Amino acid sequence: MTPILIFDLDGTLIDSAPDLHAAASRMLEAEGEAPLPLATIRSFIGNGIPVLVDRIIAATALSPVDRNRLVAGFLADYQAHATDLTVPYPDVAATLTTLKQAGHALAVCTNKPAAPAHEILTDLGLASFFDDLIGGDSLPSRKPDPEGLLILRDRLGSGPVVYVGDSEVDAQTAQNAGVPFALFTEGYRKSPVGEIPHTVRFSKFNDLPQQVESLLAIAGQA
Ligand SMILES: O=C(O)COP(=O)(O)O
Ligand SMILES: [Mg+2]
Repeated sequence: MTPILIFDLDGTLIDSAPDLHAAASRMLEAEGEAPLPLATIRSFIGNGIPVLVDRIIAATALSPVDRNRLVAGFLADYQAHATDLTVPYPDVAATLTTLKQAGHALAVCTNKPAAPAHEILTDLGLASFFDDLIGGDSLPSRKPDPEGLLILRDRLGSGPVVYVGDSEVDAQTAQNAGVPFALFTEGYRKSPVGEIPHTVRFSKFNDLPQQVESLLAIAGQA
């Protein structure tokens, strides 16, 4: 059976925090609020854009009454500027090429809405590597619910699965799905590496292909 490698998006394949920060700054300026620092916005990423906006509201004088309008406005503005400043992490394309050539199916499971996720992958020249994608608005549930990973496994032939991600949410998702987890240590995690459950970890994408075979052996036994 074809092994299936599923990747998180923000903070794993791409450094999207600068564009999310820029969209947050434009929203705050339009509402008469001061911008929040990049590090603050980065710490708000991982549970989807509606939750990101909720966290911005909680950190400022914005009113929760305006939440739906702010989420809709943020989404529209972000989608129009999603790759102004966003780049893949170093060696992502080369690593995906290696993994694809090894015969693995590749997919994305992100809490970012599917439309901007697709657009970003296309704009950055990464879309053709992936066989499938589930976004934060693709299902009634989102990570850490394991449904996205389990549906991708079913769609891609039920082979052994490895999840690759950067955050506490991703670790929990892998655990909930019962699949091994490769932690990218240079993304948007909030806790020390030792406090995030992982099967292997890596700080450079070049190191991932070597680790994948051992992970797949574990996934095959699960
Ligand atoms: O919070 C988001 O919008 C998406 O984050 P993820 O790609 O790391 O799941
Ligand atoms: Mg992430």
